[in-house]
Amino acid sequence: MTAPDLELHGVALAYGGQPVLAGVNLRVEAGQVLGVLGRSGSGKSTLLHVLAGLLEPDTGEVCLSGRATTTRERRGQSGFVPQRPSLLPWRTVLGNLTLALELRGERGPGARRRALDLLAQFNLAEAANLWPYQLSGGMGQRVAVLRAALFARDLLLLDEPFSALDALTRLEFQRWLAGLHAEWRPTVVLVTHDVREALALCDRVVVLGGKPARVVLERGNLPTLRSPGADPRPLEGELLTALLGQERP
Ligand SMILES: Nc1ncnc2c1ncn2[C@@H]1O[C@H](COP(=O)(O)OP(=O)(O)OP(=O)(O)O)[C@@H](O)[C@H]1O
Repeated sequence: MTAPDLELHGVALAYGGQPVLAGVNLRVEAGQVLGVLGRSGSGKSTLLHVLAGLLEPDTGEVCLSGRATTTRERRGQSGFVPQRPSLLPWRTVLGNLTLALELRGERGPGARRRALDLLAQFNLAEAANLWPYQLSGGMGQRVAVLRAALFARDLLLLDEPFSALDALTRLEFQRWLAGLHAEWRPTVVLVTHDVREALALCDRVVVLGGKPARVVLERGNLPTLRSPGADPRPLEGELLTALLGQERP
């Protein structure tokens, strides 16, 4: 598979009769990074679970490269990093990476080689034989992203990957992620509640708002870490206003 473009049409979902998503429409082009912003509890993780094929929407369509997909199909088509990524504590970093390949039916020296090459490519070669408890927060996140990418690297779904990191580690991890994106050009959906983080990494941003949530603001062609230039401050203000649900003066 190559990086797909992604479109959602009228995706709605309720938990036990309680509507959370109300007709969400959005799109992201192949190889671009979409930021999904929203306040806590607005339904960002729910939306990502729908994209990952872990939750079945009540109505609506999720299209990959122009084709409507079933929830089951989507399960194998994305690398998903949940909010609290759980590296298996009884496997080393290398073992955690090869797990993603085992799920794809790849085992043995070939799989091991691929995982080791990936670690080397993204500056984690020295971590191969460490146990998860020996990793810093930033390293753990990198390994979790690489594991997801080994499973399906053309569509990455990242749920608040920076939330547990301190400011400096966050910045390093952002740069690392931008480097990974420049290398493969996957389509990425990045959930965050941090406007600056979204502006640093995303080509396009949507803000979820309302109860149940829908897209209340959408902005494309953003200046990112990869294409610096324009002053992001006016946009930052606009996104914050949408997030807070206030009228613009
Ligand atoms: N499995 C579930 N059963 C019932 N309600 C749920 C379930 N998961 C989430 N919710 C509710 O759905 C709403 C949206 O939750 P969700 O986790 O998608 O929001 P979020 O925007 O990702 O929040 P946060 O930024 O705090 O992670 C919340 O009100 C939450 O309590």
